[in-house]
Amino acid sequence: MSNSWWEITVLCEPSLEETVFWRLEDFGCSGTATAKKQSSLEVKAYIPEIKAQLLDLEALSLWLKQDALILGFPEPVSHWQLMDEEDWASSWKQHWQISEIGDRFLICPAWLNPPENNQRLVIKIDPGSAFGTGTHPTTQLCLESLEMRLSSHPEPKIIADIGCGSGILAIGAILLGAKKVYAVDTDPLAVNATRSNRHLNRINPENLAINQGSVEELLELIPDGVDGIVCNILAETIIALMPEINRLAKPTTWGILSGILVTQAQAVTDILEPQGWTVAALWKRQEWCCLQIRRALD
Ligand SMILES: C[S@@+](CC[C@H](N)C(=O)[O-])C[C@H]1O[C@@H](n2cnc3c(N)ncnc32)[C@H](O)[C@@H]1O
Repeated sequence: MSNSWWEITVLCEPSLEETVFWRLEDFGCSGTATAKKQSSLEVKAYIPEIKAQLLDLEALSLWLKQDALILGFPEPVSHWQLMDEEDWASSWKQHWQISEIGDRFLICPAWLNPPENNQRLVIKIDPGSAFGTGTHPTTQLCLESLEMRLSSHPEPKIIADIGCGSGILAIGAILLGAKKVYAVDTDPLAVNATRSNRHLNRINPENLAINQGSVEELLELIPDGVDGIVCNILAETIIALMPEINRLAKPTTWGILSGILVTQAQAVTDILEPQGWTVAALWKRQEWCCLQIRRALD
């Protein structure tokens, strides 16, 4: 049953939506969808069976209860069931629709077609089991930041996408005119998903290099450094990767960092500044934020 998926259903107080979303994303779920059920909210999320054992699911249910307790809400009710790949795909597909991000992008699930009058840059995505459908605030903030950065500085750029997931940011950067993107992810499922999405979006492999790994691999591939870095991973991972990211940066390199909770923004900024970075802008959505950084001028 290597291709089975857990469908996790959480019935909770509507005010807990963000907390439940955060828990599920943090747990590793790649798709979440909500529906109102009378006065409650039903949140569904999916994770490959190989990524979660029964004990993990039980722990998740306890965390959700603990979150509700701390926030003073009734306990959510969680249950889960295994579905085969086909059922998962059709269940997930029912919930995921075409969406606009920023002023330029249209995110289109692989099985749908963009509207005929569409003027936007279309990113076709089949996320497989990787993170990056465009529904998460951090992905949206990164795409919007890339749009701002690359629209105002359109000259060809070499960009690194660290933690590429489905490849959504790497593909977005190419569509905005980046000359070459190097995408890496430690998860082989993400690497496969990015490869499929490169093909789906008809992107020349010469423009989008995809490798399993992290910044160390990028340093070998691009010893001269990059013009831009986009990295949507968790704050703790970004902080740990910064010494290597610094080696990837030239004096003019800019960065877009997300996966950072608003409450962690100050801690990340405090780490960045002594390492020669300036936080040029901070964008928030829900409880998440995105930092636009550049090398500090002496
Ligand atoms: C939140 S997802 C971001 C996916 C996509 N870039 C987006 O913005 O939607 C983070 C990704 O980083 C990967 N990752 C986690 N730690 C990593 C590391 N140290 N180096 C590279 N990738 C990592 C995970 O496997 C996951 O695919």
